[in-house]
Amino acid sequence: MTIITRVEALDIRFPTSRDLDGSDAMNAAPDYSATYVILHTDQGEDVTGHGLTFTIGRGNEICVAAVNSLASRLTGQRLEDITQRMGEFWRELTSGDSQLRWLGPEKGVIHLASAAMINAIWDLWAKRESKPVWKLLADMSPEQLVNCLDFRFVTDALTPEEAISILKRRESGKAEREAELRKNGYPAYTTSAGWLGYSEDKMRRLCREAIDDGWQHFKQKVGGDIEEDRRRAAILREEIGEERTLMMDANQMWDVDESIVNMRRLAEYNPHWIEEPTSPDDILGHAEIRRRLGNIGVATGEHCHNRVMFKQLMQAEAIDYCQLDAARMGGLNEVIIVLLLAAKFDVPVCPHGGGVGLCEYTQHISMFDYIAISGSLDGRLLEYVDHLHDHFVDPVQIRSGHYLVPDSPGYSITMKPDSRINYTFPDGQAWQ
Ligand SMILES: C[C@H](O)[C@@H](O)[C@@H](O)[C@H](O)C(=O)O
Ligand SMILES: [Mg+2]
Repeated sequence: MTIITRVEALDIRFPTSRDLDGSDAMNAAPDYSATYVILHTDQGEDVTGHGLTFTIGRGNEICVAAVNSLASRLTGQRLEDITQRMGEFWRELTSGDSQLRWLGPEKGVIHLASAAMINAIWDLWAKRESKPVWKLLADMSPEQLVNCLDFRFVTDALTPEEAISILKRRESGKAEREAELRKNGYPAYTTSAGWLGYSEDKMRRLCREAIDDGWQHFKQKVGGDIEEDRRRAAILREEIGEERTLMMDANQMWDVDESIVNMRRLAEYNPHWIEEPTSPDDILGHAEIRRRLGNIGVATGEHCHNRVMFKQLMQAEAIDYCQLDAARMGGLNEVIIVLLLAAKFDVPVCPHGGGVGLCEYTQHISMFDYIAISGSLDGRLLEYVDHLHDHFVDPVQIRSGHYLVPDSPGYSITMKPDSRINYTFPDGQAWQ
């Protein structure tokens, strides 16, 4: 038995804006930050659950406050009571207090806060079972998994029964797929060379280093001045050649018509997809862009706030790639629903990585997806960004552009105690 005795929320920020790491056309100078949750238990400091949600600096304190407002819903609960009825628990945390739900519902700061807390529960559960999260999930029966999910608002597209049959379909071959991942890793792309604030020299150097390390797929930021976007695309193409993949990410800068005009001008650089061309809420706009762009893929999801939005994006045939975010959706439970929806609508999931700890999370999601849900690597690429991994106890391991299978128990999101102290805002050493 494990009782959650206290929910601690930390405001952790990294001054990434100093070097313009993570910069894009919408977010010129982000400070990668985490609202970091620790679930303390009656089993002492060796048994704690960790989770975080990602923000880009100012306002992280609002997310911390939201965690504190929700904390009483976890304090005093037995882990086993939660995990036995995980789907119901999820609904209670996200909707059980209607005064707090009013702040969303299931979106914005309150949902980000729920995500950090729910992911911390999964981390604690997996640690108690001595398994990495992907394995905890992959070992569950279809019925156990479906019991973890809340299908409210999606049953017109996916019922629990359908979810069970999707999972049953993949029961055979799980061990082979796990063995394959252990041998080859999970394929990935890198965003690290293409940040908007990087100079031409820095982009070229980072491309060359990445190619030496075996990377085949690269992402570029666009959405600034279109001539400048073209110039940078030409530089990247020159460095990576025609045979490697180039994705483009506009971070919501354009209107619908503008997206089409601009992408036609960038088409000569053969982009694999255009990510977040326009507002993340514009489902029909994405569908229109996709229809008119033809052979350039449309990707979105890092700002898609819940399963209902993804359901509609898929129903409207608005996206070619689903870029769900592990810390923006209401934690792993909601992520799994989206994986199932994506399997049903045959949309490859390429999760949003980077930030603080997002790569650590998403490796579990994509590996579980491959083993137990989609059974396919076609069109799937995990995002990789090479910042801040050294702050984690169990950081991602990359080999030749592939994620290696994580084996430590939990969700790989536990941050080193020194990092937590030094980067706490505003008192940590990093902020003095
Ligand atoms: C502000 C952030 O770095 C974003 O630019 C980043 O998440 C980006 O959209 C990505 O796809 O990695
Ligand atoms: Mg993006």
